[in-house]
Amino acid sequence: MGPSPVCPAAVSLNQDDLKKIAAYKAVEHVKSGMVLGLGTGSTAKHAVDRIADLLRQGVLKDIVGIPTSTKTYDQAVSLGIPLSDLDSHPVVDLAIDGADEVDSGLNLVKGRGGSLLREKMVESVSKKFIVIVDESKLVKHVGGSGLAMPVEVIPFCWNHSLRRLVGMFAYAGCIGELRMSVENGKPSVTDNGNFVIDLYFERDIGDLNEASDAILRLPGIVEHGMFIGLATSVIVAGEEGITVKTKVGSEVEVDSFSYMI
Ligand SMILES: O=C(CO)[C@H](O)[C@H](O)COP(=O)(O)O
Repeated sequence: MGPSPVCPAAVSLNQDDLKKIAAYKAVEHVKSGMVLGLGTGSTAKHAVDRIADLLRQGVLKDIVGIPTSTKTYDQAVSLGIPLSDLDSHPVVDLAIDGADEVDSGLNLVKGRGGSLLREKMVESVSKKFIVIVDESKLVKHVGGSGLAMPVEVIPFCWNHSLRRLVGMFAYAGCIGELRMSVENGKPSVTDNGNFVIDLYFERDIGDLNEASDAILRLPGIVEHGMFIGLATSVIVAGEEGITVKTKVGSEVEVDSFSYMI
């Protein structure tokens, strides 16, 4: 496939450079003929651009993309990437997407871009799911960045859902707020016509599967942004080099590569 066009040695890298490095590294795993889950966000956007470049160059052929948001759909259409959906392609060979948080067990928080439901639908049926992040996304435990853990809720009585969520996680010092659109000051609406409640935790929420089950049992909740056990590997781009974390059974293997000219 040839060398990655990003050659960062001896230059100072900003966060977007790191996102691009992780994205390009992940795209090295794309093979002709694959059904690909196309993620959403500023990191995943680089992967989609790179896939389109390789299709244009004839390096990749017969790719079918399954976009995880209308934004990614629009990007992929504008770049000429052939697209389909889970109705026609229920099994995805490889999904590549960013994340907001990654813990040491490769559990994630996703959805600060609001696309968590479609992302989870696509990534949960992917044989391989490669997560691409810069090193700022690494956390000790899910919810540990102090930033939002999004929950998609139906608009009906969203305030009631918010109170139930916050009450459920009172032990973790949880506060919650309805996500508002910066464009119009109204509640932010997902691609699925729902609202997003952002939860913030002061303390560790404990067992993730228990927390997940409890959230999903609440009527009015559509999905949450914890992606537990879905990532098969995570590519982390840092100032010094790339770290690839791969699930092998219940263990995580770590390989590090420094940038070289
Ligand atoms: O989950 C997501 C969107 O719903 C994104 O993957 C996540 O927010 C990371 O975004 P970025 O790559 O822009 O940092």
